[in-house]
Amino acid sequence: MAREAIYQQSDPERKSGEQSSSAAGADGASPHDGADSVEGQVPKTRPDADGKLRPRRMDEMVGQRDVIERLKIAIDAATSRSEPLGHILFDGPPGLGKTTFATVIPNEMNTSVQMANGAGLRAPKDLLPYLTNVSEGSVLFIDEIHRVPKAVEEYLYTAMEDFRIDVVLGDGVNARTLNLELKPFTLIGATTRAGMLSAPLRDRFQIREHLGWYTRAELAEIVHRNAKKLSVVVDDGTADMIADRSRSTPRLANNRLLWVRDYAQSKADGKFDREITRAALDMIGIDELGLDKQDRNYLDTLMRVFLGGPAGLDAIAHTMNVSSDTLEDEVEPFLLRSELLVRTRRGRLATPKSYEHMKRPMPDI
Ligand SMILES: Nc1ncnc2c1ncn2[C@@H]1O[C@H](COP(=O)(O)OP(=O)(O)OP(=O)(O)O)[C@@H](O)[C@H]1O
Ligand SMILES: [Mg+2]
Repeated sequence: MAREAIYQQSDPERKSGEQSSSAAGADGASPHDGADSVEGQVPKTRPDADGKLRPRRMDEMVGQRDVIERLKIAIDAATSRSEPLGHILFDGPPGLGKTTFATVIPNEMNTSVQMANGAGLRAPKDLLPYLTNVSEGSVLFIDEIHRVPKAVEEYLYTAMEDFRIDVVLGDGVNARTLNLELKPFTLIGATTRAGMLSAPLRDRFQIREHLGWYTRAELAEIVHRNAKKLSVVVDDGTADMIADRSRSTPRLANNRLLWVRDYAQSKADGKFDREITRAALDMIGIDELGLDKQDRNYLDTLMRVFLGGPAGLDAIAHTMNVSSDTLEDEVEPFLLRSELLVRTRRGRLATPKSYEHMKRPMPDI
């Protein structure tokens, strides 16, 4: 298949769906970690607080022990051979640490990182500034790598495998191809949808790691560590309560902690215990299983409009006026894991447990 050329002229129209970040030790917040979250979704941690709470070294990270152990071995081996680390792909649901790993690894290797977003790399030329900027052993992080279009992806193949790209200079009869050598670098890709990655791209990552949900104890530890960073005192019971209501997700634990801190500051001189925490989380609609308004809205729609199902994802999404991607990525994984929902071939089905949780009678069938 003929490849589209990368043209060398710069494009002043280049949109900034991506972001270049400077050397190790930079804040490391991903470009989409700010306020622009999907409609109806719990907002990602505020960028200022996010920078403060995000671990900077592997040892500050909680959980994911197996992943950390394997990465440490790979980093040790690459460092002792003075070679760049092999390309790494992280996949897993949002808020579990993909971007955190991508910022911690360059810190561990004492190298710099550039941050791009797959959605921002719309044409091969969008890759060029990143690839020509890589220094020996540095990291290029492409978040949401499943959104990289095919034409751009094909340039990544030679860049990843042979550390070179072919640049076309000029056009028409004057066009000539320049074979550009790149410094050996490490590509770190992150995706919430590994299944959408093509096999050739997936296979070019030497290391592939799936990030799984966090336990209650791990989340409680994250709450304790971050409370310290925020200079607030949190007792064990309170940390457990925040952990229980955080859907096994560090980002949500951080969001909950930040909200409870704000609430306590305004209502209780900054001090908080289980009672204050419960009141603060009730106020934003987070219940004792950690479900938020959107989760309950999903279950309510499924029970009220579709009589508990089976109902198709698109039909539920249309009724709720939310994209089906959002439901599939942000809402369903935790409902499925919590046994509040099952996916059958005929559609989504509410479980007896979810009727009990929503305090609704099971329909007679
Ligand atoms: N293992 C961990 N230990 C401590 N804190 C963590 C860990 N993983 C994630 N966090 C916290 O959770 C926040 C969200 O994590 P991160 O941004 O890395 O998620 P992500 O997987 O990149 O999500 P998305 O798919 O939405 O981009 C981080 O800012 C960090 O504070
Ligand atoms: Mg991320």
